[in-house]
Amino acid sequence: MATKRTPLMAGNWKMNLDHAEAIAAVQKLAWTLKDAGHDYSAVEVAILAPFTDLRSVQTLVDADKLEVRYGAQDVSQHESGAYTGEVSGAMIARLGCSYVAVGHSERREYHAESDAVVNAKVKAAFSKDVTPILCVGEGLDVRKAGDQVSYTLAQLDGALEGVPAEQAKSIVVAYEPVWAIGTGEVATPEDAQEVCGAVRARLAELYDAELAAGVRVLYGGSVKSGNVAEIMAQPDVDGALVGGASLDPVEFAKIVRYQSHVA
Ligand SMILES: O=C[C@H](O)COP(=O)(O)O
Repeated sequence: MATKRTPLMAGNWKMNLDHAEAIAAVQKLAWTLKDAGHDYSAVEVAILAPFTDLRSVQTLVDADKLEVRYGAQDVSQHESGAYTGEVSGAMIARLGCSYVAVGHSERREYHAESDAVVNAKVKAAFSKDVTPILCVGEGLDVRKAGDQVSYTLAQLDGALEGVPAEQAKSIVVAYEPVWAIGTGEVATPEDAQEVCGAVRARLAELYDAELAAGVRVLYGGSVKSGNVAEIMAQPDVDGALVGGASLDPVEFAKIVRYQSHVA
């Protein structure tokens, strides 16, 4: 199906860069991309920053009319109330967040987030018109057993339970094999394609082929400027969720500019 999907390069800063460092990093990223003549309509750019950075990033992006988008790394499944330490969908929407990562493997592992919690967070984001970047992917044991597709699709099914097509059509799915995150162990382009293609096929089963053809499926796990182009050459990979390499704005700009390698 000839649906055009605009690639998305999203930098997940994780627990790095305070609000002052965030301002410098976003400025440097925007200037580097401007100098390279980057066309944001050809490749969309977003950063996912710590909660404490978001107001500063919003102010900068608004004041300088930057085309860089931004988002949060997590959202509460609850609307509001007595949930100490949580941040609601309404709060991040008010800060102009376009995106929020949901179900990142580090949240699933260190905060015991189940598929049911991830599902509630997907719904919480959509209810405030913030686009979830739904993270799925298998650990090393599952990969060694050859069960990566069924494992990842079960996470996808759980996350989308009860999510209507009019919302699901704008979700972003990030396939991140846990064994490739922060390890330097990048999946081969064929590994990425196998699961990203299976994710799209499942979306067609859960909804329909047109919806599946329009959803962006990203790959994440040790993406760098030196390996991004071959991953992006895969038919079902529509971008990358970049961790460590997104902390360096010049390197991240090179990843964004994977088609030219001139950043
Ligand atoms: O969200 C990003 C992923 O966890 C990838 O992180 P990484 O690029 O440092 O391997």
